[in-house]
Amino acid sequence: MTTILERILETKRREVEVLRQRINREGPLPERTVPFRSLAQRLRQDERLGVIAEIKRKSPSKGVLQANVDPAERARVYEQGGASAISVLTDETYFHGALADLRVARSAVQLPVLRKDFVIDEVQVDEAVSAGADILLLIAAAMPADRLGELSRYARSRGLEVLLEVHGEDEVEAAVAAEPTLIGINNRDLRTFEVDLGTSERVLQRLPEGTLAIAESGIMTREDAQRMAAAGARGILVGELLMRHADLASVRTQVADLRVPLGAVAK
Ligand SMILES: O=C(O)c1ccccc1NCC(=O)[C@H](O)[C@H](O)COP(=O)(O)O
Repeated sequence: MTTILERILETKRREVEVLRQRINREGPLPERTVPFRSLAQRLRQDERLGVIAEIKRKSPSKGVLQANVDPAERARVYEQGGASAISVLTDETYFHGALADLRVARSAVQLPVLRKDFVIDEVQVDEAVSAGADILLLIAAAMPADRLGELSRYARSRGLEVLLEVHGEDEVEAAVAAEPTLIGINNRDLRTFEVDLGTSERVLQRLPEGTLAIAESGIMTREDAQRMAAAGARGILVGELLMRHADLASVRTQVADLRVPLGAVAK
């Protein structure tokens, strides 16, 4: 049976081909025009759990969350709530996102912005740079270890921070070898869509000391945030919880509520 990740990657291979053809026709993508913003630096200086607050209109597991979200307004409210960064889903086919959402969100705030997509090729990295992203998501399950290393180093050479996502202990070695800026642990099983916060707890034990680790997916309460902080995460990536709220005052409160103290964690 084809998994959702395999289907998404098939779509991405076609998109990469189209993008390459466009570059051949029209010339290279414009270079970045905005100064870089670092998430790693923010997290290292933070006494609280960092929150990467996500703009996600729709998802394969949950369907439509908020089709008509205003990315600028959302990003501003996330910033007011104390978010450390904004994550923007830029995939159109499965998440109804767009690179335009990333540009609009970033220009509304002072926070670093993550391009959350399924990146498998250098041209998508160039596209992220051109759009003004600060952080790029790479997914260990999406490619072999040597390719992961190549793309991670390429993205960093282009001035991006890399959030490298793993789904289990078996992907840790390849992730660490790829020298990303941050390691993300996704609690969502991409075959069943089931969420298990124990995934982060298990993987966090296997990461080298000093790794900036982000627990991703399925964080729905302050207690979940506390659990991730206690396990050693320096940040959490939160989408559904925030996107289910249309009332902006309660979104602001939700973000602030997740920023639990880190306590005596090693920096
Ligand atoms: O969210 C999905 O359904 C999904 C399905 C397949 C691949 C990726 C998917 N989500 C991307 C993410 O990693 C999440 O948007 C992110 O971690 C936030 O998760 P949540 O707080 O559970 O919305």
